[in-house]
Amino acid sequence: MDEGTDVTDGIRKGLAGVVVDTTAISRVDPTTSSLLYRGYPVQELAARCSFEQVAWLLWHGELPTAEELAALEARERAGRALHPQVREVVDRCPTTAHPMDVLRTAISCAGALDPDAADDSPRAELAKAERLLAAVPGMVAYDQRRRRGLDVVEPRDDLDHARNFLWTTFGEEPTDVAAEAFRVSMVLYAEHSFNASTFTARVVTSTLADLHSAVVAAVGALKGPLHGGANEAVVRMLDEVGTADAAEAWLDGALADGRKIMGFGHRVYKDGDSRVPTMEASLDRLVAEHDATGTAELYARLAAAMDARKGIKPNLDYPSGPAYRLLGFDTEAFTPLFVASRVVGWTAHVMEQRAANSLIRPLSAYDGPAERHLPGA
Ligand SMILES: CC(=O)SCCNC(=O)CCNC(=O)[C@H](O)C(C)(C)COP(=O)(O)OP(=O)(O)OC[C@H]1O[C@@H](n2cnc3c(N)ncnc32)[C@H](O)[C@@H]1OP(=O)(O)O
Ligand SMILES: O=C([O-])CC(=O)C(=O)O
Repeated sequence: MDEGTDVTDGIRKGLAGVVVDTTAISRVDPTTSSLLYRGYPVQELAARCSFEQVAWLLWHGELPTAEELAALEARERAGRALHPQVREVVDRCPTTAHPMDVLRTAISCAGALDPDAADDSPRAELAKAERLLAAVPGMVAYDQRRRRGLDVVEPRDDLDHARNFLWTTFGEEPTDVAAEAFRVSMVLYAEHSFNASTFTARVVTSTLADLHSAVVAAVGALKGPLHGGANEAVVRMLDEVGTADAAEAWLDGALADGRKIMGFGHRVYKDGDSRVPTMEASLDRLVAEHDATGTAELYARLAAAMDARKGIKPNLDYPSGPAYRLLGFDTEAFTPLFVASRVVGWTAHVMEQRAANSLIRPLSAYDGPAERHLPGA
């Protein structure tokens, strides 16, 4: 199809069903509702691996050796402290700004300060990715604490990525149930092939722009409620529904109004998201620890009603939203948690794209006014 013609045959709105490139990073298989990271089922990784191990796997293609893991952990722990200039930039953002806007700004600032900012060699790209793995939790935790009027909590070298994230957010050691649920969510959110934010990162990289530009753009794409913003929207929706007994009537009204039900449906999975059962198991343990049976009943009733009425299943944002609330995060901080995880997948894709690059520039079929001219031209 030539751009500038009015040929519309073959347009795939939203690129639905279009295969745009190969990837060796993850496989999303809707026929089996399964997800592999570099060949490993995500459920196995969630059960047995730290987030740091998964990050290495996604970046390098293999799990780290003990020495490689120890070295990555040391670098991650050394890179956690919030850079004073990033902190200043966060402080200058009003607390009325959405935390995703603040995080997008903080990551952009970190990119400008990065010692390898002008270097896009494979070594430098990996170093930048590792620095983001280490730094993003501190940005998220700091912003949430300042919104609560609380002082910064310094990171702890004796805690892994997930536990330290909770420590710097809440200033207290998480329970094992909380730390496990959070680690599992981080592993499940880390990567999902050519979703909208990852594709955004690849488009930006395809122009040979730098890694931080790609990540900042990806944060913007993730913010929307049809993508990562759904985890925040899910708990707002559950609050609106109120109680389990109200679920069916609320759903009927929402569907009649043509509303999208947050946390349900998926562009690729049509028979359930492979990650949901694993996250639901963690949510169940949090519910038990917090004696939050009302949450569990509402969660189950709404999912059953949605299945009965539309046959549409939950996606990962449905269980992760209530899990993040039980962990104690502010609702509007949920999507930044997704960023802290997905930054690993985005940067793996940035490196894969750059290694075999082709400018991403599709065509469009013009359907605006025919050629016309200014008076007297
Ligand atoms: C981690 C993630 O990013 S997962 C996605 C998180 N996003 C959400 O949870 C937001 C709610 N879900 C949605 O909006 C959609 O399911 C999406 C955007 C995720 C996928 O959308 P698409 O693949 O474009 O599917 P599409 O929107 O065409 O839906 C197909 C049909 O199912 C319906 N449908 C899909 N999801 C929903 C939903 N959540 N609520 C109500 N109806 C839905 C659509 O209305 C449409 O019905 P129709 O054929 O009668 O018009
Ligand atoms: O794959 C998608 O379109 C959205 C998604 O589930 C993710 O990014 O985790």
